[in-house]
Amino acid sequence: MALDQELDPAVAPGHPSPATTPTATPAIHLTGLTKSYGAVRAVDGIDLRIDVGELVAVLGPNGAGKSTMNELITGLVQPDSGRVAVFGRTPRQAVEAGLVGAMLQAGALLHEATVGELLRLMHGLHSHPLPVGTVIETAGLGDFLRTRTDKLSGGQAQRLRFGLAIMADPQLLILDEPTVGMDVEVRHEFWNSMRRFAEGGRTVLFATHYLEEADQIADRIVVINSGTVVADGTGAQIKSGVLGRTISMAADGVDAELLSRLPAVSDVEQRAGRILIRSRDSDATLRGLVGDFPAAYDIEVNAVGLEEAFLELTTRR
Ligand SMILES: Nc1ncnc2c1ncn2[C@@H]1O[C@H](COP(=O)(O)OP(=O)(O)OP(=O)(O)O)[C@@H](O)[C@H]1O
Repeated sequence: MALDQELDPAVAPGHPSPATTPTATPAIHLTGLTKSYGAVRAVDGIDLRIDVGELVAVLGPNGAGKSTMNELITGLVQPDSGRVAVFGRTPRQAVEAGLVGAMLQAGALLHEATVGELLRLMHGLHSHPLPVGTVIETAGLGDFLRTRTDKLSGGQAQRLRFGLAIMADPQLLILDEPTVGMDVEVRHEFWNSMRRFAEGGRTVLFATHYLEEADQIADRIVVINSGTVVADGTGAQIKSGVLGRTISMAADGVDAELLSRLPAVSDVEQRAGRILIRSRDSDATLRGLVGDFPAAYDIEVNAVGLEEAFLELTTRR
């Protein structure tokens, strides 16, 4: 790892507020990043730039390299090659400046302490922490402050980890599968809390297996497979970029065989009285369809589901 990385001169030392953080310096900048464990290339050449204020989901199957990438960004693991810059600094500098809060997988919680005691203890360790009351309110910890940390449910423990991650009032929040163990309602509350915290220009990067969650919460989705970025864009861009769109119409009145000759068509299928055309460019296909097949009727254009797009992306290699 480039521990000799230069401090970006645009970033003043200390703890910049969202308003003063220079937007020209990305929150996270990964260049040619690699990390292997024996023969396993956990991170295999990642280039990624995340700007200040972005809310980004990292999506990928088990073993894709999400956690390793998070550990590289937080400086817990050193890369074999490549560079990590966090607000223009090394991960260690950024963490020491209180710019980074992380909620990593199964982070240990001090046993024998209650939630309230642990919060007060951690509060004392930071130089510019949020008030404990704000952390309790933001993370929704008020109902179990007197509970010992080893007696918490999975979802409660995750909320406590979230509270501890925001305690230092970080500008960048890294969340590794934060909603594991939460039921639907708690998950919903969690994302609302996270959104409130992210307001005002903070940057959030979260890893998840939940496609719907990535699509609903994030502005941008980065799909990782076998240690590399295989797609990067909004949910809609990823869906249309992978499989295009589906155009369907009533099956009578058109010759399905001829439809495959239309521009950008990748597949034609007949199902339940309708013809389905899979297209890489639905506008081009639609123009050809309307021009060459005036008898076509009841035409619908649909985007593919994120699930389908994700499977296509992560089973290619
Ligand atoms: N400390 C380690 N020692 C050995 N191998 C590791 C270590 N950490 C990760 N790996 C391996 O690196 C690869 C990527 O793992 P990583 O945990 O980063 O993936 P992930 O996308 O976070 O997976 P999951 O969704 O299951 O948490 C896997 O093959 C994993 O077994």
